[in-house]
Amino acid sequence: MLSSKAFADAFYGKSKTILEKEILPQYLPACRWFAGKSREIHELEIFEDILFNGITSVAHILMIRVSYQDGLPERYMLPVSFTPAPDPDYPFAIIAKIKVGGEEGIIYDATYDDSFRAALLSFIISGKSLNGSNGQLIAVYERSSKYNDPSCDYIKSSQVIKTDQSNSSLLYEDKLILKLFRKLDEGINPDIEMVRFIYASFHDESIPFCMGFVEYRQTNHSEPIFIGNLQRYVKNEGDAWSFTIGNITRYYENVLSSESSASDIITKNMLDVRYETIPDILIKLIGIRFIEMVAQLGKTTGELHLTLASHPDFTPEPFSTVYQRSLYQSMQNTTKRHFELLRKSLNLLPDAVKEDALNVLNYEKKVLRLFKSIVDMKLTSTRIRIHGDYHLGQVLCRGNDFVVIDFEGEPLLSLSERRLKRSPLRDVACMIRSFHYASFSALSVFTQLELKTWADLWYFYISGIFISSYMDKVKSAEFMSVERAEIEGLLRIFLLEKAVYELGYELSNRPEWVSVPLKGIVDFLSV
Ligand SMILES: Nc1ncnc2c1ncn2[C@@H]1O[C@H](COP(=O)(O)OP(=O)(O)O)[C@@H](O)[C@H]1O
Ligand SMILES: O=P(O)(O)O[C@H]1O[C@H](CO)[C@@H](O[C@H]2O[C@H](CO)[C@@H](O)[C@H](O)[C@H]2O)[C@H](O)[C@H]1O
Repeated sequence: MLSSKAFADAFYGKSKTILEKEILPQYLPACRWFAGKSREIHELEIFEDILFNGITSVAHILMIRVSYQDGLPERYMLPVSFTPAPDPDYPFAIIAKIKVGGEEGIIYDATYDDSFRAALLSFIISGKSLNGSNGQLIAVYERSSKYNDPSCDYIKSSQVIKTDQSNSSLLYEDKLILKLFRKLDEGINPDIEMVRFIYASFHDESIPFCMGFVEYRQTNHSEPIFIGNLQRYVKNEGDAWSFTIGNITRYYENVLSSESSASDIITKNMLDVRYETIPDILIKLIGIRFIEMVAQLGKTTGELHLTLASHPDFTPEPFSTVYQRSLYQSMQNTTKRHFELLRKSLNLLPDAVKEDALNVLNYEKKVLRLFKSIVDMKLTSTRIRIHGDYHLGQVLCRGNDFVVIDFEGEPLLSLSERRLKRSPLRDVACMIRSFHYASFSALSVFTQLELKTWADLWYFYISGIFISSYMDKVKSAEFMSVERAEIEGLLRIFLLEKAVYELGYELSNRPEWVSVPLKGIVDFLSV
């Protein structure tokens, strides 16, 4: 095993400068969790380096400040380990070849190091702290937990969850899950705050209970930076995204083999959809079980909002002219930023996407006009704490019901923005956007053009069932308006707001997905 002293040399002096100037500026933009992909890096600095002794290896938890040509800097966490021979299964984890203490090998992302993962969990369970050069890493652990033994076998048996995500999640058998936050921000992380609160209210063993967390306290800074969230693992049958993609793929196949005609099927207003109004042919093609599950998801969402609105710490607040103005201001800023990003990325987009991109750019004024309408709306509903980044990937299926996870909020927003109270209809709109994503994503493997009409029908009726079941649950809640015009108006604004958010998110993180929000904006504004 490489000595700690030898490995530590890699983060000092000339080697540190090479990491900062040459290696990390190339490595970070290739990571799924790095949010600054579409920005030009100006400077990169390792501002913290915490030595972390594993059982069979030595790791360093690096904290990195990235400054860009424009805009505010960001901070990231990158734990790193050394190995003489890289694991061929994780080529993306390799950061650089190095020679330290006379030994040749590679530095790699330590989340792929079994020994680091085990040491990290033991550290949390121990509730100890570790000193770095500019601060302290502190572990906080739920003492009453039954997983108190740092020598338990499950600690040694862990893996990195393979999902397309903004953070890194480490799974310890099917008992515990540790989410490591990559992008760092000072202040309370809503993922920890909300999950602790929901568990405390529900007392439901199956809710993702927060068992501990790791925070970093910088010397002379009052606010902590949350690094990791340890939760109890919820046994599940996969997320609602995979479940939905499976359903809609079968639906498209059923459509093609049934030779049904879509021309007689009318769609008017999503808010009027009820089970009885879904045409028989669609019930047959979609399947009753899926429709029932979507209704269950609407109910679960309503229950979540009722819980969040009921806690004294999360007291609902009325809308006000000042808040409505600030909402418009922030939607206007996001629109300008994301449309500018689209303009800059135009030449890099494939031809098939360019037409929608140009259409969207032409709609900028229309988008801003719709957002501006929030300023003068007379709103009778209230604002509550919401999930904030609600989509099908944030819901785990458990047989006949669902568990909601990942209360972290939208990764493009600051932590304080994510903790603001908002209209619960924003979560509803985000889930509807997710149904739109699913209908498009599943369509991409088919070549038959007639399926587009069927995709729209699926999206319309499934979203309608979700809304009606949600409304049934919350209709008498104080936070929900009884005015249909208000519900409709807010939903329209939030649907467009989420699509504009997605435009920026996809251009910065997954450019190959940008066609979906572009199509969403075009379809939404062209009617
Ligand atoms: N409490 C939990 N129980 C079971 N699986 C979980 C739990 N929390 C997260 N997961 C799994 O980890 C994945 C990523 O978690 P998530 O919190 O959504 O991370 P991210 O913020 O990076 O998207 C989820 O899609 C799910 O498969
Ligand atoms: O990583 P998070 O889950 O916190 O959320 C971010 O990434 C999501 C994608 O992984 C992104 O969601 C968008 O794509 C989904 C399909 O992959 C789709 O279901 C969502 O409706 C769509 O918004 C999410 O917006 C982003 O914050």
